[in-house]
Amino acid sequence: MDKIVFITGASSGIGAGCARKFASQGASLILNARNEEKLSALKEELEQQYGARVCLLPFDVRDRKTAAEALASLPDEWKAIDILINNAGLVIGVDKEHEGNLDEWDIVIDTNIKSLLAMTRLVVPGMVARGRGHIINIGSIAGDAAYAGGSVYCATKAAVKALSDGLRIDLVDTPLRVTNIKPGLVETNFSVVRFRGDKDKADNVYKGIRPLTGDDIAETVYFAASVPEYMQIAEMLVMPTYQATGTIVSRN
Ligand SMILES: NC(=O)C1=CN([C@@H]2O[C@H](COP(=O)(O)OP(=O)(O)OC[C@H]3O[C@@H](n4cnc5c(N)ncnc54)[C@H](OP(=O)(O)O)[C@@H]3O)[C@@H](O)[C@H]2O)C=CC1
Ligand SMILES: CC(=O)[C@H](N)C(=O)O
Repeated sequence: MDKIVFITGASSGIGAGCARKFASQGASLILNARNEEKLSALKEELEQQYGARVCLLPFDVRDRKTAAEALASLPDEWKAIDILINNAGLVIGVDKEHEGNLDEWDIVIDTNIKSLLAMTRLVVPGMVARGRGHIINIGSIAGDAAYAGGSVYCATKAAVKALSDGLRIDLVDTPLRVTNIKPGLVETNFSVVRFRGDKDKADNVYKGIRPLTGDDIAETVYFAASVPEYMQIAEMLVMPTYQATGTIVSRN
């Protein structure tokens, strides 16, 4: 794949899985996250293992000014981004809507919704001008229905669906494509962040079920990106076999 792929939240989980998959297929990668150390280790791995071209763009996606400056600072050979994977996201806590911490929810809403919108606003005009591009948003099964302790997170992922659908409508008269990937249970660092570093609570989320991995989701993202140009995978809901909805899971 001779394309430039920009992945936000590439230092871990699904984003890192996407970086490995696209690198293995010959893509050039622009990788973003806040943790520069993890990004540098991944760059070294991708260069050594796949001979990939990798450009690091570490910044906090919530910081619009830095994001704009970072993208503007890209060398010319990196500017023509073909695929934007809006993946950076998180949740903190499992609090009830009337009891949670508004400052934590600001972080969740700013990261999962406003930053996705800001990255789209920064990258997509160039795609439109070049007449090619694909925006792949990482939504969630959580966006399909609210669940206990997930109110704000579920709302952000419902917003990712609406933003994906809206962008697809806005771009309907262009060759650009928009995809919303909606994973179910995927074992990454996500639950560790959700439970504020409590590894036992995080491990409990995946007890008695074989969860998906970041690499599994990366396969679906790559599939969506590699179908013929006249095809658009609008949405994919991908979950473990023993999961039926965001909350109905059979555990042994
Ligand atoms: N795991 C799951 O079960 C599911 C996850 N998802 C979604 O998948 C996406 C990836 O999550 P997942 O891989 O599971 O979790 P991880 O915690 O493993 O990865 C999250 C990534 O987002 C980055 N990130 C978080 N905040 C910021 C920020 N402000 N600026 C830049 N990067 C940021 C993190 O990097 P760093 O900390 O270095 O900045 C990290 O690379 C999220 O959008 C999540 O909502 C959807 C459905 C299921
Ligand atoms: C992290 C996710 O989006 C997951 N599907 C969940 O809500 O448990």
